[in-house]
Amino acid sequence: MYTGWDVDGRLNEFESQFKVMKEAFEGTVTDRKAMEEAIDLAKNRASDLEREKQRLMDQNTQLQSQLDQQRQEYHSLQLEKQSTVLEMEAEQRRHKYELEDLQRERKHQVDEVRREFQGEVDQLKREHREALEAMERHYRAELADEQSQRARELQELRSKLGAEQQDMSLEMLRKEREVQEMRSLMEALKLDLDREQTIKGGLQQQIAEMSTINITLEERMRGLRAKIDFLESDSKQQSDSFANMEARLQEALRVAEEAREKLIKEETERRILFNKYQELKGNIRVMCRVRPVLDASEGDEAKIAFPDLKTSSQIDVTGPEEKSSLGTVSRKVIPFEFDRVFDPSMHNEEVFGEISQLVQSALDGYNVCIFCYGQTGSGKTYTMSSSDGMIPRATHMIYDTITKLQEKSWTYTMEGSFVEVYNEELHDLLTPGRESDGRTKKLEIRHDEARKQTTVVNCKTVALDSPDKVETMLRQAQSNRSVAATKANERSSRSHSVFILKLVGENSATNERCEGTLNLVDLAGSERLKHSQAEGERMKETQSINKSLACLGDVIEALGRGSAHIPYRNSKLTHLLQYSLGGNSKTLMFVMVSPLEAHLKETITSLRFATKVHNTHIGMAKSTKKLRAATPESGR
Ligand SMILES: Nc1ncnc2c1ncn2[C@@H]1O[C@H](COP(=O)(O)OP(=O)(O)OP(=O)(O)O)[C@@H](O)[C@H]1O
Repeated sequence: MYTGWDVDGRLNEFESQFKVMKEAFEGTVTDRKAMEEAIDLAKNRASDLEREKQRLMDQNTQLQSQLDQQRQEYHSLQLEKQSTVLEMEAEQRRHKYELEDLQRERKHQVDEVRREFQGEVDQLKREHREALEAMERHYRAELADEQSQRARELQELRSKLGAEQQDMSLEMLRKEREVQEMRSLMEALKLDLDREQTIKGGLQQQIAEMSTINITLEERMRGLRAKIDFLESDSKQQSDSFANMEARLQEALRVAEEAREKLIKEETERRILFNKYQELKGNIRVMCRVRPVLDASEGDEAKIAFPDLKTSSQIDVTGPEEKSSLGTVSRKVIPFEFDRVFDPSMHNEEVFGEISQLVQSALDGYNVCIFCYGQTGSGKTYTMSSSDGMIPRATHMIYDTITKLQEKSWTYTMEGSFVEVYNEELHDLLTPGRESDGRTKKLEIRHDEARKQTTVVNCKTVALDSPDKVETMLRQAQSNRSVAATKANERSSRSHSVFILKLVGENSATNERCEGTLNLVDLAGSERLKHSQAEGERMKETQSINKSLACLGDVIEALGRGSAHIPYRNSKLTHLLQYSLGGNSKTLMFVMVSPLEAHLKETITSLRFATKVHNTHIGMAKSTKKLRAATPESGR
């Protein structure tokens, strides 16, 4: 430490302070410089910033001006758009006015055309009216002429009719007399037949007695011969007695031969009388059979009555409900009459009893046709081909008869064939559909006009020389038919089957020959299917069935009318049966009826068809029986 008077120390201190201060000053100057530099720098930056601000402001101004410009542009565009809209509206208005003008113009034109046409139409109407009036006047005049002419003709016809009526009444009286005569002839023939049958019985008895006598005589002759041998001595008396016995024996043999000849003659006469009697009964007969209800599940039973038990020829069916115009509901009873009606209690045996005479006629040389007609399930097959049906019964009867006829010098051959008509094509039921080489057999119908016989070419024919053969044949036909049935779904009810039995008889004693055919026909179900239900194959079947049944009706009708042309060729069935329908034949139609209410409509249709057939009268049948010498050689 120094005192106040220490100048050097104080100077030194001053000097050091000065130095410090100087250094501080120099530091301050440096700082100031630095600060000034910083200020300059800041100033520079401020001016830079100012410039930047200025630039940004300029840029802003520029953008503002751009924005203004765009706004202006937008505004001008807006204006432009407005003007375009206005222009378009103006255009639209212009179009609308044009359109209205056009419409007015068109309307005007249409009105003008309409006015023109109206004028023309009025003119035409006037002309037509005038023409019509002229025509009316003309026709009135013609009508008046015609009327007066017709009145004259009517007058003439009336007087002609009066004369014809008179002739007709005379003719009717004559016919009645003829019918009366025929009836008495028939009665006489019936009596003759009864008488002949009694005679025949007597003769048969006589012949039996004669054969017994014959046997006794032969035995006695043998005894006598033994005696003769024994009586070797041979006295005159003995030889006389022997000669006497020989003469008596010869006489007995002669009587026996005479009786046999008489019997043969009687048989020929019986045939003639029997067939005359059949002819008088008419050659087309219709019988009706109603099958029983099989069980309760079949449904309600229709109201069917059999009013006349004595004649068994009537059937009354209560028809469906009918509503009158007043709204009352009623059911009509429809009566039908046939040659015979079989009620549900009747058996095949009784039915056969009625047709056995026709089977006899086939043996006598007639062509016979027995049909079964009716809807599916009405009993056609049951009646025709069941084990005790008409086919087996007919063949058994034929065997029995031809065996008996042998003692009257008749020998018969019997041949059977069985065909089916399906979709208007013939098929052989005795040979399967195809031959060994795979081809189907084409059956062909050939007619022999002279012999009135039909042959089916390519169809198997079986010689029926024993009853077993018939049964085998029926079984074979049934199996061939059922093969087809599985393929074509119950085909049996949609095809017609025809059993053809040819019978050829020859009599060695009288030199007679006869050739008859028995056709037993099981027709397809007669129900008419509604067209809406039938399609394709079913439609074809339905059309074929309807066609062939209609053709059968047409043929019978044409025969009844005595038409010159009979349309046999319109269906395969009538073509096949040509010689068994018509002049040289006897026809029987069974109409089969179902007892069920559900089948009532079809039942009535079937009975009406059968009535039409029943009202038909076909001319006399003729037997093909001839003396052999006069028969052309039949190369069967
Ligand atoms: N009289 C009858 N007595 C007893 N049963 C019968 C009689 N008739 C028919 N039937 C029976 O009624 C049914 C129908 O008969 P069936 O087959 O014979 O008719 P259908 O008319 O031949 O028919 P489809 O046209 O289908 O061949 C069978 O079961 C048959 O046994």
